[in-house]
Amino acid sequence: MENPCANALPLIMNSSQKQKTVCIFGTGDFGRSLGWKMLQCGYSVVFGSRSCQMSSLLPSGTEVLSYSEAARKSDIIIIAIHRDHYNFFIELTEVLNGKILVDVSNNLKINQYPESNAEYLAQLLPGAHVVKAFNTISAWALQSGALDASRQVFVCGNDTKAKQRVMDIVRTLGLTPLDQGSLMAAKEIENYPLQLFPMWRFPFYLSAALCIFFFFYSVIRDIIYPYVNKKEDNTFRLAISIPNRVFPITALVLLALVYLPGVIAAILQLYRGTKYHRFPHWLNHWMLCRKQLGLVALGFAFLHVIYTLVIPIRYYVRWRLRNITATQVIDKKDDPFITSTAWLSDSYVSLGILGFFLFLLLGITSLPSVSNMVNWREFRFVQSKLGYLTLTLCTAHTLVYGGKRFLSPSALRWYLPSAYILALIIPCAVLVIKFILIMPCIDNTLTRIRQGWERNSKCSKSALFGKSDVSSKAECTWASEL
Ligand SMILES: Cc1cc2nc3c(=O)[nH]c(=O)nc-3n(C[C@H](O)[C@H](O)[C@H](O)COP(=O)(O)OP(=O)(O)OC[C@H]3O[C@@H](n4cnc5c(N)ncnc54)[C@H](O)[C@@H]3O)c2cc1C
Ligand SMILES: NC(=O)C1=CN([C@@H]2O[C@H](COP(=O)(O)OP(=O)(O)OC[C@H]3O[C@@H](n4cnc5c(N)ncnc54)[C@H](OP(=O)(O)O)[C@@H]3O)[C@@H](O)[C@H]2O)C=CC1
Ligand code: HEM
Ligand SMILES: [Fe+3]
Repeated sequence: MENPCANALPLIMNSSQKQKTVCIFGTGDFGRSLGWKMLQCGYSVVFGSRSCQMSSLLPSGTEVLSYSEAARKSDIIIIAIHRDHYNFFIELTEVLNGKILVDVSNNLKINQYPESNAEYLAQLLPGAHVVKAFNTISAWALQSGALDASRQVFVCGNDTKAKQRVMDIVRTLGLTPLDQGSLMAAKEIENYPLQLFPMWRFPFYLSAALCIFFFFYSVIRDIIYPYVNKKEDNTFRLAISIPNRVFPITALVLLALVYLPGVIAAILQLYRGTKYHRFPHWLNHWMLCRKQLGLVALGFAFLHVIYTLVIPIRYYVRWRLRNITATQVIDKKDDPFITSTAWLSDSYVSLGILGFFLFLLLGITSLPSVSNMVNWREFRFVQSKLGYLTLTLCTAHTLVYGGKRFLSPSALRWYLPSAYILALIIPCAVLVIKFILIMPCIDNTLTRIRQGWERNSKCSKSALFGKSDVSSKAECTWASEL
């Protein structure tokens, strides 16, 4: 629900309306913005500053006092000061004892200090209750009223009451507090604003690498080869033909790479005979960014569909059709209708359309508003089962597109096969391995492993002891490793 304080209340309120006094240390950008927002939402604000002069930049209706005087006015103090300057708090130990200190600070680099800023503050002032909050909200977003970025405020702290009080303030400001637990979570919260799309980096680099590879591959086959052999200038293909080769191929390979880590994980689990061994880091990371890989793949598939829609209006296509027709008229020879070709042509387009439809469905179910409406089983059904169906349809679309010229030696140019044949390697491999994995004998073993059964484990003894819970099995696995 929108907070009623949002944006348009007068800055000066009559004293009966005023909520509690909040003290803000530091009259810098963040301190001022937060002070302005708090004043708007009915709080009385006192600034603690090195110089007690009221500046025109500060919101009217606030007070500026020395740090120690300001601290005496409120039991909640927001520390809007950079960590490097925290050491002067030692002089204020007495006055800050028992107060709730809200650390809003961020660093310049991930893991810049061994401990989080909030933990450092708590070490400096063991008598205070330190709560981490607000660091993911920017001064600009607070000032701009309607927030541009996230409204979520991550809050953590060791003292539950102190944390609750800070969360109440967050709510009053029209923001959403998210309790992240104890102060141990502060390090992670401080790293959030320093991250730039961490889960998108791998999909981004991978798709860029695939695009570059298939672009040059297609340039060699479709532009350089005809030029060298027949002196044909095919450079116009750079505009539509080559993108409409590179984009669908990238989409197909990326889609297969969404499902490849799942089969690798299954093979590893079968090989190890247990699920209680960690997957290697690279596999874990890969599994975690499958959603982003899938969405990038969907983006490329979208481009392919749009490029395909314009094929009939292309000059080159219209010219070729006219020419073929004219040649047939001159030669007085018509082209026989080949039913099998019609079948192949219609089938590959139809498979593409169905594949694209399911691809879109996967994309829609990944929207938080939709995924929140389905339960875990329904979500996995769509993502896993329909996901494999999407991969099968898109692979079949490409295989049937190859049709009769698939693997024909005449398609080779400088011994290089068509790009779509290379693109089919990973999808076909994933589908074949998946097909093997769902064979009943293998699937049963895999299902048992996922339910906690272990091959070659002393844990079978656990049955003798009546211990069948997961933790006892996990302990056994670790024990057998020692
Ligand atoms: C457009 C698009 C959008 C997508 N959006 C999302 C999204 O929003 N969220 C998302 O997560 N993915 C998303 N994906 C990625 C993908 O669809 C899912 O990750 C999908 O669940 C993968 O299915 P899977 O069968 O390969 O893997 P999973 O069903 O995750 O299984 C993979 C492996 O995990 C292990 N495993 C599974 N279950 C268990 C168990 N009970 N115990 C132990 N190990 C187990 C096994 O080793 C298994 O082989 C999206 C993909 C696309 C194309
Ligand atoms: N700006 C933003 O968008 C965001 C900032 N933050 C965090 O808020 C804190 C403040 O940031 P911001 O307001 O941008 O920084 P500024 O540099 O604008 O302000 C810092 C303030 O700290 C006070 N201060 C106290 N001691 C010293 C000292 N020795 N030297 C210099 N200044 C001192 C000063 O206030 P005075 O002169 O009154 O004493 C100064 O104005 C930081 O920890 C930052 O990481 C968090 C989220 C977003
Ligand atoms: C509405 C849906 C779709 C339609 C109408 C469609 C149509 C087409 C057409 C007409 C071609 C031939 C292009 C040409 O001759 O240059 C083609 C090729 C191809 N399509 Fe699709 N397609 C669709 C969806 C998809 C999807 C979802 C994928 C995979 C993710 C895909 C992958 C491919 C691939 C890999 C090729 C071969 C590219 C090449 O080497 O030239 N298509 N598609
Ligand atoms: Fe990593």
